[in-house]
Amino acid sequence: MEKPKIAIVGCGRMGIGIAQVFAYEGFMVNLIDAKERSGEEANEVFRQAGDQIAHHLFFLSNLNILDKKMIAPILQRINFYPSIQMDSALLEADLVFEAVPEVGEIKKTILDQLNRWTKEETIIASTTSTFSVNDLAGQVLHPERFLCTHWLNPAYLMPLVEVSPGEHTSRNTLDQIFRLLESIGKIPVKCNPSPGFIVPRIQALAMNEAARLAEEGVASPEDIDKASRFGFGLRFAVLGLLEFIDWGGGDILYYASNYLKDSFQEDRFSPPQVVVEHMEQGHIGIKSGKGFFDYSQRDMARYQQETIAKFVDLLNHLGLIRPPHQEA
Ligand SMILES: NC(=O)C1=CN([C@@H]2O[C@H](COP(=O)(O)OP(=O)(O)OC[C@H]3O[C@@H](n4cnc5c(N)ncnc54)[C@H](O)[C@@H]3O)[C@@H](O)[C@H]2O)C=CC1
Ligand SMILES: O=C(O)[C@@H](O)C(=O)[C@H](O)[C@@H](O)CO
Repeated sequence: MEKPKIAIVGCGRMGIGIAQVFAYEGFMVNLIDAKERSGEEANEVFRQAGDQIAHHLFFLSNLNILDKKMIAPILQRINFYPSIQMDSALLEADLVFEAVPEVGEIKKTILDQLNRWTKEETIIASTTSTFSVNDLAGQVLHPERFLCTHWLNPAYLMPLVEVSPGEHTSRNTLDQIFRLLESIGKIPVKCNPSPGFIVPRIQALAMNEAARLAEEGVASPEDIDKASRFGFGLRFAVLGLLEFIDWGGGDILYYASNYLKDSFQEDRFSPPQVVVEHMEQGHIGIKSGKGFFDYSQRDMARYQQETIAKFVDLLNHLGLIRPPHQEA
């Protein structure tokens, strides 16, 4: 796909964000309001969407990310269509993002319309944040052109897009989406069919646990969030979760999980089978040379120094590194 014509169905938070990303990168975008409404209501939806995108762009230009002169051309690349004109808005599209609410019935209705109005080879990508691709693929004619692309919010800033092909998705569809996302500066990862992909599944547990801590009065909401920002979250910008298990030690995770499971009498803290097996095999991370990753061939001193240096850069940027005490 040279420069595919993009259509987005759903004019809410994600639809608007994805439209902004592609228009910013020079693509023509048809942004379609999927909901049937009066002409007046639809115009109000478009006015708000345009205002929101303009607001994001002015914000970025105030931070010197782009010149204000670029804003009008970006906005002009987005054409708004009410739902009654969905057919003409989809006719020429090479790639359509479905971005309607996370409600099975609504997704089904819109996918039916996409079957009707798109070319047979038009790629259809759902932006669902939790539905497994297999639960949606059955609604799509020619499912070899269908997959899920889970963008994170705000789409115009978050680099990650989780791409989940179903059992019928063609290799060509997957490759085209990966190439396209990389070409616009996003970082795609592939996820096999599974509810919640990677990030929503991890963060559902983390967010619910934070809510439970507040509910149980273990700490104040302010302190729970301070702990998530300055402790939990910070290091994961430079270390992946599995890498972090290897750094800290799979044995520590194993012991901690069992202690938490016994203390709370809750299975949700049980270590998964892979952590138990790593423990039995002695693959407990950096200190044993192997865990989720193999460190045996790596220059460990260099790898660890580079990782810590990135972390120090981040802390420095956030004003969280202090100079040493100086004698007067
Ligand atoms: N909000 C978030 O942080 C994220 C959401 N997602 C996913 O993106 C998709 C869209 O979510 P949002 O943009 O947040 O939703 P939203 O509620 O902001 O926008 C949904 C759009 O669909 C329209 N709509 C509502 N009812 C409809 C109906 N019956 N028929 C057709 N259109 C209807 C709304 O008017 C709106 O234009 C969902 O699948 C969601 O799970 C993915 C990542 C992050
Ligand atoms: O990470 C994101 O931006 C999104 O996936 C969400 O916040 C989701 O809506 C999800 O994780 C539901 O909590």
